[in-house]
Amino acid sequence: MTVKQFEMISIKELNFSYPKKPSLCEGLNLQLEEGKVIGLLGMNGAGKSTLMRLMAGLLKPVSGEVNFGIYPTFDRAVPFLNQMIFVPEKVSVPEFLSVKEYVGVYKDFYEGFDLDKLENLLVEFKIVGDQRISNLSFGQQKKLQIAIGLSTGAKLMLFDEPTNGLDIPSKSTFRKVLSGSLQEDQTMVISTHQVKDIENLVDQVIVLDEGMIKLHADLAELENEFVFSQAAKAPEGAIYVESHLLGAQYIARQFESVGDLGGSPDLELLFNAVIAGKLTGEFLSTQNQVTS
Ligand SMILES: Nc1ncnc2c1ncn2[C@@H]1O[C@H](COP(=O)(O)OP(=O)(O)OP(=O)(O)O)[C@@H](O)[C@H]1O
Repeated sequence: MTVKQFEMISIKELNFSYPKKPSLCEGLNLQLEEGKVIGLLGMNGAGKSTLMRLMAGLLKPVSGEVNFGIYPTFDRAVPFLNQMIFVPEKVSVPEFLSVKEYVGVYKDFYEGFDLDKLENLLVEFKIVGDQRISNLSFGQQKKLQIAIGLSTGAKLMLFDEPTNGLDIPSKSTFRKVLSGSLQEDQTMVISTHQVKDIENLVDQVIVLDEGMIKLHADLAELENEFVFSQAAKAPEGAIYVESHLLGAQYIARQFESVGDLGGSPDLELLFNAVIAGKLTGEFLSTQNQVTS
């Protein structure tokens, strides 16, 4: 018998378009398992935010399914909503409230809300809790929303471009607070086109292009199958090469890398290879499947 890891999000044969707009995706299928931090990558307009909003139940599929466990997300059933947090790219926080009052709304809604964690995160982000939200800058409001999101204990965390609008120290604070902050039954999807911001943070990447999932991969699995490296000259048979003044950055299959073990996947190189159509498909580990 094969016991699969719990499927947090299951998207089947999804078709979606905005009213009076051409189709954004047709027949899209995607399964997200629990316990993963997933980078959702794509160029401007690829549909990352739209896919996130479909997962959050804010948009209705034209046809097909987007489910969280047994719940179609667009039904916005309470057992789904209090297991999910969506932090949009442009946060909209009610300015008439104080930080404490705003936090109270989330604390009451999410059963597993961790107030101690939130207080620590606010210290990390240098946000004082007893002030009015109208006193916070846009970047500070975004950090407040991120801190709240991480403290909800929600099983599904959808963060759309979380690092956009953050200053450089806050980006590294974001990286610091995120690494190791997730429990095994939580899944986080982070959409971005700034791949450097999520390097070494994510377990999986999804590359969305022209409404299609061009790549869905565990980074560990990619590392097993491919070498990401640089050299004066790329090896014969490298599947993707970027030439630079001092040599070449390349992706090669393990058996063609002539002893070069390479390093962990360079997300920018990976992204470019996917967009160029040189590395596409599904590379998912089977280690989460228990066979008895
Ligand atoms: N509310 C809307 N109404 C109509 N069209 C929309 C709406 N929101 C997005 N679109 C269109 O859908 C497409 C995908 O947009 P989306 O915001 O999902 O892409 P994205 O990958 O998140 O882009 P970016 O990286 O620039 O944020 C774009 O062509 C956009 O113009």
